[in-house]
Amino acid sequence: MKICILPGDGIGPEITAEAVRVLEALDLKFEMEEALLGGAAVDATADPYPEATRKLAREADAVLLGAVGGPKWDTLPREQRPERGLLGIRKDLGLFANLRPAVLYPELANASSLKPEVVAGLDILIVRELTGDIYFGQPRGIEVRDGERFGFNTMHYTESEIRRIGRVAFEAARKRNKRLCSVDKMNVLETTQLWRDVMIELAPEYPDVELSHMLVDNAAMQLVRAPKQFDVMVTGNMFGDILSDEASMLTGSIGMLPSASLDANNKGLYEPSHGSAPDIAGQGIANPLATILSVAMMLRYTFGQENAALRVENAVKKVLAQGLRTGDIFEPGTTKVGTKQMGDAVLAAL
Ligand SMILES: NC(=O)C1=CN([C@@H]2O[C@H](COP(=O)(O)OP(=O)(O)OC[C@H]3O[C@@H](n4cnc5c(N)ncnc54)[C@H](O)[C@@H]3O)[C@@H](O)[C@H]2O)C=CC1
Ligand SMILES: CC(C)CC(=O)C(=O)O
Ligand SMILES: [Mg+2]
Repeated sequence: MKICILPGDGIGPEITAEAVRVLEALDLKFEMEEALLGGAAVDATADPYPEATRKLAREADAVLLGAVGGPKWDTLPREQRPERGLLGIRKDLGLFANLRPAVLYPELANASSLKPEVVAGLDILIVRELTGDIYFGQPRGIEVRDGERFGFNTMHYTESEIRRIGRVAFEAARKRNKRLCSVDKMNVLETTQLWRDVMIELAPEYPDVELSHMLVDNAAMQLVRAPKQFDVMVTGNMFGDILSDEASMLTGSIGMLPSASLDANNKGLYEPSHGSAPDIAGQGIANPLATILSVAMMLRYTFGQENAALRVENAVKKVLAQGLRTGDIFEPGTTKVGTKQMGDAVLAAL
């Protein structure tokens, strides 16, 4: 069982170190090997997804990623930016299904951006398509046209891309509360008219799942009005990126939201849903729990180790019940800890 570790940039190395300690403590005989992705890779090789990383990531059963990016690289030509490395590895490994569970731990009810009574018991799964949409569409660029700069991107989906992510979402809903909300912008965008049409065509294969549709602007509003109406949400790459950051705050912090990015065979890349948080990097204060909870998803989805996954999730519950909080989820009456202390506490709870 081989895991490729990609610490990345900013807080990436700090949070990944704690997640690796958790993996080691499980005593499951994982073979782990580290490689470069993102800005760290650009600095060393001028390539955000170097060949050595590609080789290791392809060989491994799973990949654990911290985060990539930061202001240091924002002025580089686009092909050399850290984010291209992330998009590159997702596409290269065929990781089209991004699962982002937004679960409120009861201890964090007061840390949520919403009133405790609105979020109590919240458990939503956002299924985001990850290798298509406007993030990958060609043509793209900034050119001078008619004497002024012209920026353009292309949004597109094939019906097979929509069908395969739709199936992942229907299957997930089937294992949960059997409600699936497909989020699109079919009133304006043809790409998402096709998205809606394909979801409707799939529905008869899943008669036990109740399918509904919502326009993305309304979905953004409903998530903060009455989030518990949702069970599983399925949407495209860009809408899912935005809605999952929004949903994270219902759980108290983006530092709590893990993710799994899976191919058709459950090979996966596991990473927190947040970015490299340059504003707090190097201070030892980032919340490592989203990354540690991503390890639990790795154990569950790629390695089929349900008991180990539950052990990790229960350890996280235990440290929250002990009142330990990094700054992003801190509230009066709890104990503020740093990244490493939080990792220590999870290890002790394991
Ligand atoms: N998967 C990835 O590698 C992603 C990379 N990025 C990149 O990260 C860089 C920064 O992006 P931002 O827009 O600032 O988003 P961000 O998610 O890195 O940070 C947004 C805010 O959340 C806070 N935050 C994030 N993670 C946290 C954690 N674990 N503990 C405590 N606080 C946390 C940050 O301090 C910041 O105030 C950019 O270069 C962006 O492209 C952004 C999102 C995902
Ligand atoms: C480079 C971005 C697409 C990363 C991001 O924001 C995400 O995957 O959530
Ligand atoms: Mg994002």
